Amino acid sequence: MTRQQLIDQIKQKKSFLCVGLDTDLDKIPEFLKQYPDPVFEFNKRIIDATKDLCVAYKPNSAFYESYGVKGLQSLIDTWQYLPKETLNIIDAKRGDIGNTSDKYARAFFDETASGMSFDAITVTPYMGNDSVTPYLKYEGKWVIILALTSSVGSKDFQYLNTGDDYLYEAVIKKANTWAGADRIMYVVGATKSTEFTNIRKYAPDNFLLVPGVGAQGGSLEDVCQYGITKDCGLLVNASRSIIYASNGEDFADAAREEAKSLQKQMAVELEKAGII
Ligand SMILES: O=c1ccn([C@@H]2O[C@H](COP(=O)(O)O)[C@@H](O)[C@H]2O)c(=O)[nH]1
Repeated sequence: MTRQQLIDQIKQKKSFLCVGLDTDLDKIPEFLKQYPDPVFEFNKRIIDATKDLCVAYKPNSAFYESYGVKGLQSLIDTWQYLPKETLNIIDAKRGDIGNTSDKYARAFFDETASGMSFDAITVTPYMGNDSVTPYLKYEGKWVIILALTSSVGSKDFQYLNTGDDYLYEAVIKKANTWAGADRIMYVVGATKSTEFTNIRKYAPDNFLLVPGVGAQGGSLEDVCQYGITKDCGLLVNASRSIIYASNGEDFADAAREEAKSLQKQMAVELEKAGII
């Protein structure tokens, strides 16, 4: 998906919501367990209930890998079911030497090899250039680099002073030399909303994938106040607060309500910024 297609979709849906598919067998409604693949059945119903309200989906690979072969099949089936118009992100947070990254890129981007071809992948920048650039060889695919995460532990390394910059600032500056804002996004946690002004100094045009609203307590309003750009430039993710809004038979309707409420707030923010 191109940057322009993403922007057009945001304007059309009046939304920059990313629905996180962190599907946990221990948390899904009991009645789904009668289906051959309860995880896929759950995802299917969540996707059907939310696809007109969001512009992206983000399965977190840990939730699938933790079920072995069966989990991988659920992930492949989920990818096949995802709408073609949404930006489909695999939250895998990979990072390794070049030839290994080649294999990760093949696993998540090459449908003929693995059965999956996500539009974007999250990667960790710690190992530098050769760990990230293999993903960029796949034309039209996005790399989403962890910059300033929503986690409490973000302070352990990301705020280390490298001389002129915090480490997270140095990461953004360096990664900007690998590709432009049409191929690279950054992860910035909603729990770090006051840092968005600073981040926009280094990444004025890049889309930011923003996890941390909902279950982690980040504020959508604050993220927009400091982070929105003329093209929106934000994909705000919510996982648990949407997909586990209810664990009864009404779970998909409850997920829709939760997604609708976020989408409505997003429409207000897009109007405030003059984007729609
Ligand atoms: O800094 C980060 C990077 C990634 N995540 C991931 O996003 C979702 C958040 O889920 P919620 O249930 O909405 O809290 C999850 O997949 C995390 O692994 C993050 O939270 N923070």
